[in-house]
Amino acid sequence: MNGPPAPAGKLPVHVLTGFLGAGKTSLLRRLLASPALADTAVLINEFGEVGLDHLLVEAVDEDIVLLKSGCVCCTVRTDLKDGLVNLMERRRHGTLPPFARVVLETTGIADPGPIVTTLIADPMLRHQFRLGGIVTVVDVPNGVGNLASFPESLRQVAAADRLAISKSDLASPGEAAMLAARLSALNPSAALVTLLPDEAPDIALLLADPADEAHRAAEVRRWIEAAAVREGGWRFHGHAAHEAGRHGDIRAFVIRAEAPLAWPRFALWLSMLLNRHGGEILRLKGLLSIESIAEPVVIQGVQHLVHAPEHLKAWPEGVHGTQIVMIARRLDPALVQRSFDAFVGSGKAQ
Ligand SMILES: Nc1nc2c(ncn2[C@@H]2O[C@H](COP(=O)(O)OP(=O)(O)OP(=O)(O)O)[C@@H](O)[C@H]2O)c(=O)[nH]1
Repeated sequence: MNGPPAPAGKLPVHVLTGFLGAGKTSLLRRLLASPALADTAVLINEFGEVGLDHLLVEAVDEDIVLLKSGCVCCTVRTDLKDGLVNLMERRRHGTLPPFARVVLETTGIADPGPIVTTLIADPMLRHQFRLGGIVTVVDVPNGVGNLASFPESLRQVAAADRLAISKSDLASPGEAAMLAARLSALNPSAALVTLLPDEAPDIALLLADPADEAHRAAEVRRWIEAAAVREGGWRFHGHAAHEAGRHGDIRAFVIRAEAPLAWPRFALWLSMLLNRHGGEILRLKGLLSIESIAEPVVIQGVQHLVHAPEHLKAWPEGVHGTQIVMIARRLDPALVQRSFDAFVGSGKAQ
């Protein structure tokens, strides 16, 4: 099996999502104040009017504005693809300043799945762009309620690489801690960052790029450590079982295998699983040990879509064997384990 082509030349598109009013635009505005992010194009995917006045300096045309930071901002009221193609065209023709990355701020009720699918699977886009990180903003006052009431909020949290907790200044430390616990139970593999009103947000929220080898190795290590810490919670005994029910039966679980996997069998199993249950699998991250390949292979997926596998240069210290973290709705971990055992080997769902 070969890894994906080098991402050089493709522009990363970072997705910034979060429920209505969670604080996406506020975070973006604060991030873009950093000179390190000046060469950023911003796509805002909104329904209806867009309140960009606070960001605006100069209107380039009716859809595109130049922000104070020098970033370009484009409001996409039609289609994500049109917006991205349009940005690239203008960059090529020199009517927009060159930019090194795109940040897409989604609507508050967006399901990130189709956005990710468009970015990765569209034949035109995938030659020019690649998916960067997915950052989801969740606010303390409303976060727990939104997760209980709106499936979109759950999907946004499940898809995240990084979860940013906003508005902790508007709630008690206890409420903030409760939200943090809820978020790490739902998506143990995402890094959790609390935004502080008086401190500039860390630009790594956007710049920590999954295509960077050192970053990827650190991320993998974190998922695995999170898996070890959260394993009790993931079985949903006691309190966790109660929480799982309140989250529309979303569960995170791990499949492990000690022996190296035969890639063709694994790939067949995964495509069958996603074909049958892709709608229920919100997020999938795995570190695979593959026969005849010394280095570990990383796979990542959001719903039906799995990114091209990537090779790490070495196994993270103390980590060995296949470990696949899945966040899924109404999917019995025992069923997944049985099918994994039958098709791939003697993996064990934890
Ligand atoms: N106190 C406080 N207010 C915040 C914080 N973050 C955002 N806000 C306020 O919350 C409101 C909504 O913030 P936005 O950044 O517009 O949220 P959004 O997620 O972009 O909103 P939509 O695009 O409408 O979904 C604004 O009035 C912000 O000033 C925070 O950390 N603390």
